[in-house]
Amino acid sequence: MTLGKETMDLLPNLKVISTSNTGVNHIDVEAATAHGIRVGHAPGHFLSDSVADFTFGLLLASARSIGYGNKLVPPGQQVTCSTLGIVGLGNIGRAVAERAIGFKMNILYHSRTRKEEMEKYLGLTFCSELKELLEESDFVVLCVPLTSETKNLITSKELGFMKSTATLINVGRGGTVNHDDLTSALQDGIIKAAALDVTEPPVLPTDHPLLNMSNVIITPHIAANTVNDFERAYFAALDNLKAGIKGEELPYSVN
Ligand SMILES: O=CC(=O)O
Repeated sequence: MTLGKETMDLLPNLKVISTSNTGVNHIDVEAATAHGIRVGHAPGHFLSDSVADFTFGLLLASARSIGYGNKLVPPGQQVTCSTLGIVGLGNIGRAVAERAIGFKMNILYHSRTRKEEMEKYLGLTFCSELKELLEESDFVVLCVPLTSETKNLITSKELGFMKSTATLINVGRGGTVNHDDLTSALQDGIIKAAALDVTEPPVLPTDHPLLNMSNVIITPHIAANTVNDFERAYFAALDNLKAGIKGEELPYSVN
């Protein structure tokens, strides 16, 4: 649910909206700005380590069928020395890359802006076209926020560029992937597997096919759920709220 203009119209005294999330796709920031309402969030670097740790948990669990260890499964896929494609090189993308180095992975990234310094420092290869990254990667990790530009970034067309042995991992927002297309791609063997911490809708109906596929791992948007990061995010939200109520600039402002 989005906190939108209609609600803001009903609250003429509203001064500040503060979320303990990093992503603000649940708030109409443009409408808030037009209403003179300050919007604050928890900055991305607060939770990037927790999310990147979890991303590798999903990646390894999917590649090596860890959750299926007690059932008969075909041999898994080696993660060490494989190719990782990171879509979105913000705080989380960078933290994922840092972990991938330990697995001796060949690391590609695609991002709106090229980050040459980080590229050199971490030994990353920039793909100006998403297609190139999708074609080359064994594991594709989506670390992008949901915006008008990233909505349905991954549809049948993009899934079709991926290797049939590749895995899609999403730790950003579900809306960046068309879930009907993803379901078909997994059913038809267009890609091998998916590991999703976020889905669209955020809670899938109990009869959704993705929930019953052995090549899919779904977790309920918990990548950032560590005591350490929750505490930091809640304090950030509180600091934003206190500043906003006093009419001061927010320490972690969005607008
Ligand atoms: O997904 C988590 C967040 O945006 O805080």
